[in-house]
Amino acid sequence: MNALLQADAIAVTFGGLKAVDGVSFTLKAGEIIGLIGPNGAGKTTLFNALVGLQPLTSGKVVLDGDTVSGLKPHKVAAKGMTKTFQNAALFPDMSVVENVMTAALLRHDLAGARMRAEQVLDKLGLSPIAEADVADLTFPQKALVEMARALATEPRVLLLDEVMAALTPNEMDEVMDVIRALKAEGLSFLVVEHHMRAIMALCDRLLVVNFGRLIAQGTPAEVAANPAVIEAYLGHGAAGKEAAHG
Ligand SMILES: Nc1ncnc2c1ncn2[C@@H]1O[C@H](COP(=O)(O)OP(=O)(O)OP(=O)(O)O)[C@@H](O)[C@H]1O
Repeated sequence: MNALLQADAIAVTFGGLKAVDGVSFTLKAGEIIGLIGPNGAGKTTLFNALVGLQPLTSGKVVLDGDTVSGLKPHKVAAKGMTKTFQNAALFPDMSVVENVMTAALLRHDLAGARMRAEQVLDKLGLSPIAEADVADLTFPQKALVEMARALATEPRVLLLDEVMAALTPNEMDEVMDVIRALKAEGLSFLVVEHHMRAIMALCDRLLVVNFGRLIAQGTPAEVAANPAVIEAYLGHGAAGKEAAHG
């Protein structure tokens, strides 16, 4: 199957620092790829580069045959790729449905955006809290509303940035079930997540970055057995970070 997303030698430098250093990979329709690596490895910068929040120093991003690198984030979203934001950066003074509507306005007028937002909330089981203030939500509800907001832009590729950060294991299982259901409908995901249990359970493939470079890729089992990964990542603080979040 052809790649839906192709990242071709992406580089982002900040002054002399190569935050992302020539990363290439492909993502197929219906695939979930996990992006892992130690703190400061370049995961957030790579995510931001893919969706147009961070200009590339060099390289190219191609989404379903169209070059999207160089486009503003809303143009990349209109082409079908967007990301969630860490810590569910929702608008605190708006209701759940209004938060989701802000994203649906990318493709719809106000009335259409409300319909789209209601559809997405229904799909994620959030209709009962559509009119709730976001300030009153639980952590898993916030995670799902953040996903709903991204889904309201009708992406084909969704980048999930630590959506499970504050969740208990049971809550993580609920969110993973939602992600799997969306995958079954053909949506593709790139996932940054510090919970290794979630990464291992959810992802078809993993990309491992360290110092901005792709140091390994493969199935979760292959990556977990890769000595370079164990040295770079699992050997240096991953267990501690997992415990700190879990
Ligand atoms: N705007 C910026 N200006 C300068 N340096 C930056 C900027 N953003 C990130 N960096 C640096 O780029 C490198 C990669 O950072 P990035 O946040 O992408 O890593 P990360 O893998 O997402 O880390 P974490 O797991 O801690 O979120 C780090 O050395 C960071 O300090």
